Parts: sequence; C-alpha cells; structure tokens
Amino acid sequence: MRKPIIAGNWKMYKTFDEAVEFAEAVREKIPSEDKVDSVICAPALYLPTLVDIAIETDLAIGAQNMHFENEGAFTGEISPAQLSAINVDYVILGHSERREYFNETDEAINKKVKAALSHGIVPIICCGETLEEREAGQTEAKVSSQVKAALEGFTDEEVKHMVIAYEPIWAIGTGKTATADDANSVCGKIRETVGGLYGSDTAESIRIQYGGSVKPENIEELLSKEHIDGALVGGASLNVDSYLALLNSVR
Ligand SMILES: O=C[C@H](O)COP(=O)(O)O
Repeated sequence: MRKPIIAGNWKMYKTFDEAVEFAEAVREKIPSEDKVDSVICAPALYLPTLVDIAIETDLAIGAQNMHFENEGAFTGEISPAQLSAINVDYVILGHSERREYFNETDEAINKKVKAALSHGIVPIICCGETLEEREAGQTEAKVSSQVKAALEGFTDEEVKHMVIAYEPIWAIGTGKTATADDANSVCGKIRETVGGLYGSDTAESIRIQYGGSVKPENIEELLSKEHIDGALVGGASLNVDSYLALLNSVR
C-alpha cells in the first residue's frame, strides 16, 4: 500500500508575508503523516522560515529546483547541500516550466536526482507530454524516455524512495484535466517503465502523482485510480481552504 503524497507547487507566487500567513494557518490542520504526506514547495527564499514554522508538524517543505553541484561559481543557483542544511525534505526536479524556460535537459535532471538522494532530499521528478505529442500518439514514448533518463544509474532501494509526477503540459494551469482514466493509464505506463528498469517490487513501491489542474473537485476521482498515488498541485495549493481540502480528500 503506497502512502498518498500531495504536494503544492507555489511556483513564483506569494509574497513573504502571504507565505508565512499560509503556513501558520495550515500547520495545525495538516492530516497525520501516517495517512498522507503533505508538502509545500515554496520559492527558495521562504524555505528557512517555512521549515521553522512547519517544524514538529505534519507539513513538509520542499524546494522547486536546485543545482546538482554542492557548491561553486553558479550565480543565482541553490545547492543540495544548502537545502539539506536547512532541513528541506523534498525538491521538484524537471518541472516542464524548468525544461521549457530554463533549458533543463534530461541529463541535468538525472544529475539533480542523484544529488538530491545523496543529501536525503526526496526528488519529485516531473515528466509529461505536450498537446502536439499527445495528438501524435507519442505520450507513452515521451514520458517513458523522460523517466528512463531521470532514473538512470540508481539502486532499487533508491528508486523506491523517489516520487514521479506525471504532468501533461497541456493540463497545467489551463483548467483542462486529463480524465482520471487517461491519467491512470499513463501513470500505469510509468510504473511499467520503472518495472522494466528496476523490477516489479520497485515499481510497486515508487509513488506516482498526477499534476495538471488538480482541484478539490476532481482529486478524489484521481486518487481512486490504481496507479495515482497523489497530486502535484499548482493553483489550487495557493489557497488555505483549497489546500486543506486537497489533503482531506485522502480517505
Ligand atoms: O506543479 C504543478 C503543476 O504545474 C500543475 O499546476 P496547476 O495545478 O496550476 O495546473
């Protein structure tokens, strides 16, 4: 039985005061971590404060990106060592916005996954197809090649602790959600890909989220599907009531 994981991705939203207000409002209302892993991935400059607010609660804090080197002359970047030193638990890697606007490659993402694991940070590895790729029948090939590239060179145990987020790019921030059956089918293919690389035990253990216009109104149906173990949520994670409703949708 895989524990659901619901992660909010705040992207480049919220001022510092808004972030603090949100974390203070939700911290005592997070469902038990025995039931669901509840994560907020916030802009980097808020992370130390949010980690402090979330300490000794069931809320976990994540970053939205990081470099793969521990230190160096990389202006503007943040390292895995810096994130782990402030007790950040998760990091989103390879989000489609990073791939598209910041030229992140599969190779860099693979290095980042390695770096995250070596610092005890759980990577949330994103994959997903464009509308053109979907219409050309290339969804499975695209997603599977992204997953293979990101997961190259690990042990079974390491892979079991990763999280994969399937986010069809055409469903991000558009209000269009993949149907629960379509999302489940692609998440099932991702599981098969992981199984082909690391065996069925690992495939059954790794958690796969769906992301793309997830809201309190559609999360229950998504979570009811066999291969969907949670959600990576943008817009609907920015509001206290809606974030808590997403978490409380886990039965
Ligand atoms: O990382 C989150 C996704 O990009 C989904 O964003 P959204 O829920 O606003 O569609």
